[in-house]
Amino acid sequence: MTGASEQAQSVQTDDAAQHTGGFRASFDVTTERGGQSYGEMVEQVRTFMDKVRYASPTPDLADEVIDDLKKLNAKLDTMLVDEWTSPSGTRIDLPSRGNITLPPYEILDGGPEGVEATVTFRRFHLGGNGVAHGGHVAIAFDDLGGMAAALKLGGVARTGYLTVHYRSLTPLETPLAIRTWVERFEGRKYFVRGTLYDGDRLCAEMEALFIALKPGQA
Ligand SMILES: CCCCC/C=C\C/C=C\C/C=C\C/C=C\CCCC(=O)SCCNC(=O)CCNC(=O)[C@H](O)C(C)(C)COP(=O)(O)OP(=O)(O)OC[C@H]1O[C@@H](n2cnc3c(N)ncnc32)[C@H](O)[C@@H]1OP(=O)(O)O
Repeated sequence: MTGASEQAQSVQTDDAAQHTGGFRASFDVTTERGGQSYGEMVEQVRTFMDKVRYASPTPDLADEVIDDLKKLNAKLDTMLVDEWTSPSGTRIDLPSRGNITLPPYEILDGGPEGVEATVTFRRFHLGGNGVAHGGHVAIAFDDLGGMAAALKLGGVARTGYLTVHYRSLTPLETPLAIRTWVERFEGRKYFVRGTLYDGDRLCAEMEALFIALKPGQA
């Protein structure tokens, strides 16, 4: 494992281009950043969050966990890099490109015709009564809808609006089929649709507007 400064140096960046055109002027795809254990580190944190969601610790155990977490936070404090050079969101070899804030999905196919993926909502994505929180469903649609728009336009887009129609309950810990595609576009406006299925059962549908950013636009 290399230190933060070595890692930052190993990533090719262009300061002039980095901050033009929204999230990133050119979307970085990497498989190296953060090293070979980065995905497993993220997965362990997800597992921890699953357990936190359902744990009812004694005060003593909570204090013990707090101490352990403080140590872990201090470790990561020695390795912080900026948004543009962190592995999160760029690691195309990992679920959700290594972005821990997203429900973990795996891309099966992606291109101008759309994106097909498998998403698995975790125990910590619980809304109530054992099924997923609707907001987490919307996050999955937002990211994969944004990806469909990006792959169609060959650039970066921001969400103008996003509507989710919740058709039936969305289970946790079950690989679900999620699909997003650009239905039509008018100038910078990309109208994106999406579906989420548990087997043959439709859980949710999405309709969204993604707006292509102009050069230099944040
Ligand atoms: C297969 C392996 C693939 C590997 C990976 C490879 C590539 C991946 C590439 C990409 C990355 C992947 C995933 C994507 C990641 C993330 C997606 C999430 C995106 C977000 O989560 S992003 C956060 C939420 N988002 C905002 O934070 C937006 C706040 N907002 C603004 O920043 C401005 O609002 C802006 C810039 C959007 C527009 O501003 P502006 O000034 O440039 O343009 P303007 O206002 O003129 O709008 C132009 C035309 O859109 C119409 N319009 C605008 N808004 C509308 C609305 N709400 N409803 C209906 N129409 C609307 C106007 O009416 C006009 O229409 P017309 O031209 O017809 O008059």
